[in-house]
Amino acid sequence: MRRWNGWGDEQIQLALVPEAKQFLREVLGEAKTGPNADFNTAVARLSASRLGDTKLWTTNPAQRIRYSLGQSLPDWLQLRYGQIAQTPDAVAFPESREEVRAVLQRAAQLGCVVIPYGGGTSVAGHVNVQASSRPVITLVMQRMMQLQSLDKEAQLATFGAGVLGPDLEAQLRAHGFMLGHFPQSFEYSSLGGWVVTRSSGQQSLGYGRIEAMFAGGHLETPTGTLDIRAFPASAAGTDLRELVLGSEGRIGVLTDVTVRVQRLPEKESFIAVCFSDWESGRQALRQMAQQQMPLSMLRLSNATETATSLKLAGHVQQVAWLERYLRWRGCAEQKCMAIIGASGSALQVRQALQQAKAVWRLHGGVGLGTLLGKKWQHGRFRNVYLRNTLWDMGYAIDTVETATDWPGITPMMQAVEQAARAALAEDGETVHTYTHLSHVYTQGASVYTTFVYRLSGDYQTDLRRWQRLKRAASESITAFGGTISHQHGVGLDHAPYLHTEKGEAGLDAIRSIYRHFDPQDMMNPGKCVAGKGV
Ligand SMILES: Cc1cc2nc3c(=O)[nH]c(=O)nc-3n(C[C@H](O)[C@H](O)[C@H](O)COP(=O)(O)OP(=O)(O)OC[C@H]3O[C@@H](n4cnc5c(N)ncnc54)[C@H](O)[C@@H]3O)c2cc1C
Repeated sequence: MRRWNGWGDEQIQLALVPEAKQFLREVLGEAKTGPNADFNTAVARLSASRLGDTKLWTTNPAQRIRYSLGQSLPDWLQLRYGQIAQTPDAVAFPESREEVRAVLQRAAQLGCVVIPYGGGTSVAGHVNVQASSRPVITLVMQRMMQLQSLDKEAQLATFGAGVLGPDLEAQLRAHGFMLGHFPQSFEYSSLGGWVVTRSSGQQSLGYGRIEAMFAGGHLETPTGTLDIRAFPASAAGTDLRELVLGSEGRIGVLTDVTVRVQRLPEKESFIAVCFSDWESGRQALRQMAQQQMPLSMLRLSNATETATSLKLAGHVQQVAWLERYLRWRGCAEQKCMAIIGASGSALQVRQALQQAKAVWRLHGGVGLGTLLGKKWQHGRFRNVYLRNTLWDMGYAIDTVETATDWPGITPMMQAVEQAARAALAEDGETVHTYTHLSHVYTQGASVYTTFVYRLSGDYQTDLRRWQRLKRAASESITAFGGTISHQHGVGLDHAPYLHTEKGEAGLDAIRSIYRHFDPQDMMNPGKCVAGKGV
């Protein structure tokens, strides 16, 4: 069963070894156990729905709570403190395009707001209900998850947009195919959610971002249906896929998605490489990206992230041995770990890794083989459960992410980390910050920074602290010329910063697209572009 106020399956617990707990205490100070509100109490406190039950939706209080929020830190604060500000009045679980259309039509007649909901893994407030005089219906896509067609020759697959990552890959694997989109939220995020938030998977270097995979689809909008046909390429005017990518539920409901799929690779390999410092690692990754090596992934942790990961990994003896070995090879306190992935035939993988090796050696990298790479692969979706473990220990964890050009990466990283630390300094609280590059391009890379800090035990204090920290980090991102989001999208939390990259004319153009499809401003209002579509 999915946990109602945290990450993932209730049965999965990620325990930390005593040495890891001690490390956190030393860095952040002793903390009190984080609050953990009771589900039944939250249900009992729920105010009455403004809608009645119909065959299109339910007003069941438990469902209204379960589908009220996403996974951002302020969402967690609401859920864990039991301070849920707003819930939908009703939740719909359509099973077909026709049912989606029926919900939209009835919602329009009743003057309701509709919030499409994929997997609810948004970390930017995309699915949150805002106070409104209009009743709110959350439309959950998870029953629309079938593989509808697979053209093996054209390598195109069409799915119900609500399919979640593991189910999507399992349905393709049964036919010898894969998509290759692996965001860290893979277990619970949906295909439709990936498309409309412009998501990026961990192996985007090899398989592409979701933009490259999204070939076409079917959208139900308040003003009618929009079918986007899949072509290998087209010069026929404006590409309608661009209206859907990043639309964040504002123009309608994506019901079916056609994606470009791949044959399952013969081999998939991940290896770890250690650099003596950040600059050597950054230059090596830049060179590999700019030489367009056939790799599936390049990821580089800074020195603090490397040290933190080794401390939290457990396996104290093996890590001590590894650190002695790395010190002997010239990688000491400032060492930075990279993970390099390659997929394809055994020959392609060998050749790609050989090309990468020539570059990492040039920058003094120490190859550590596949063992650590396999550990990373094994833990790539399980590490998210650390959020639950840290919360229980009394620590909050949050992230921001951006992308910028190669020369701007290091100043950006330093500015964001420094801004976050300074944001809570006035409260005398330490923010443990660390960063990695996870998606690399010819021009630049994504910069992904994590913050860990103590919870206060008081909802309002924690909310204010998060607001201060988020604002400081976001302002640093925009001041240093980064995009406000490389992969998490805009939602509510990033909307105030969007004008810095789109400009007023750009925002007006986006609003007019919303207005075209949604003249009553009923689709997820307030998200992505602040201000009314109408
Ligand atoms: C622990 C964690 C790790 C993450 N890692 C990554 C990562 O590696 N890469 C990455 O890109 N993101 C990541 N994310 C963010 C999140 O998973 C992505 O934004 C994801 O694409 C959201 O998909 P979802 O199905 O959960 O969408 P939801 O959260 O349900 O919705 C997001 C937005 O999409 C809209 N929407 C959803 N489905 C539809 C539909 N069918 N039609 C119209 N609108 C729809 C919603 O209205 C909302 O505006 C992570 C999140 C968490 C919590």
